Amino acid sequence: MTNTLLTIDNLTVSFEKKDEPTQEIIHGIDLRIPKGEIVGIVGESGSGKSISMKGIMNILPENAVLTYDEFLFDGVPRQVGKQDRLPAAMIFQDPMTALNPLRTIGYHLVEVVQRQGKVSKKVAEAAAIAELDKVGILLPEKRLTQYPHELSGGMRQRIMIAMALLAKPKLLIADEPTTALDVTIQAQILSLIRHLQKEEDLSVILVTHDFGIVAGMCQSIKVMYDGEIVEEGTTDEIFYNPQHTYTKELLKAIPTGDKGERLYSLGNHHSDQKEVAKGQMVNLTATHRVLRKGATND
Ligand SMILES: Nc1ncnc2c1ncn2[C@@H]1O[C@H](COP(=O)(O)OP(=O)(O)OP(=O)(O)O)[C@@H](O)[C@H]1O
Repeated sequence: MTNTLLTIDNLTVSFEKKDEPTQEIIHGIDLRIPKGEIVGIVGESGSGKSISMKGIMNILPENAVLTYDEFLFDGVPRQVGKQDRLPAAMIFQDPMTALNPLRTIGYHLVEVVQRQGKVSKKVAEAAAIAELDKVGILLPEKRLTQYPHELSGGMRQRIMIAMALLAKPKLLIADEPTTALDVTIQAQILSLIRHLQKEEDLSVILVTHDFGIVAGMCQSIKVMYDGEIVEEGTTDEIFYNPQHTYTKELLKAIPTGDKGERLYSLGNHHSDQKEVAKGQMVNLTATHRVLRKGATND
């Protein structure tokens, strides 16, 4: 039995634009996500973290074109464009975008349960209440009757996590799940994700621009830059022995204040660095890989 939940080779995403040449955004990334681990994906805004995750989930915008050579989920191959749902769920920075403001919390949760199989509304509500309890929502019965705007940002994110888990995923993709929250609530949500990952033996991909968060949460890290993975390794390898220039720059840019300020942008040098970014991943250890050009030991 393999220890890898998700294997993707050479994933690309391009956008077709009216009257403009097609633009490739993700330039052929390879991903291995182990079972039962939290993997961090870091990179500055615009590096392609969200788009590659949406590619995995098959929820890209209509003008996007997704390709890959191989896509194996828990040993099962998947063809490009296949519509059936993966046992995977994604949560986003802003839960409001995923919640219908005109529908109650109960409506959202019951819908997810009933998508899994034919059950009565009563049974689905009981499952929803149990899940809300699991994610630390007090008075779950009352919450079912409330609307998204009646809850705080932290509560809404807990609701999103409950919705995600009701879909019985093996993989949870959390895309900047705490960026919009204040620091105390941020810590609570991260601790909840860590707890649930262990409890449910999930694989988690945690997408963030914040190296501080990955340090405390993740066993391994992938660094994205301009649509490519430029370095990957265990958290220790990336923190204590970074090899790619970009990883080093990101580490230098870790904010020192305790308020989760954003990493500063590394400037608009994407096109100058295109040459740097082209290259081959080389193995430094069994777990540490770096894109050859741009590595300081070249
Ligand atoms: N619908 C779209 N059409 C065309 N280009 C897009 C579209 N959506 C995203 N892009 C482009 O894809 C690139 C990667 O975006 P993506 O959202 O994946 O970045 P990110 O690393 O997740 O950053 P952020 O942290 O800001 O979300 C960006 O340059 C963006 O302009």
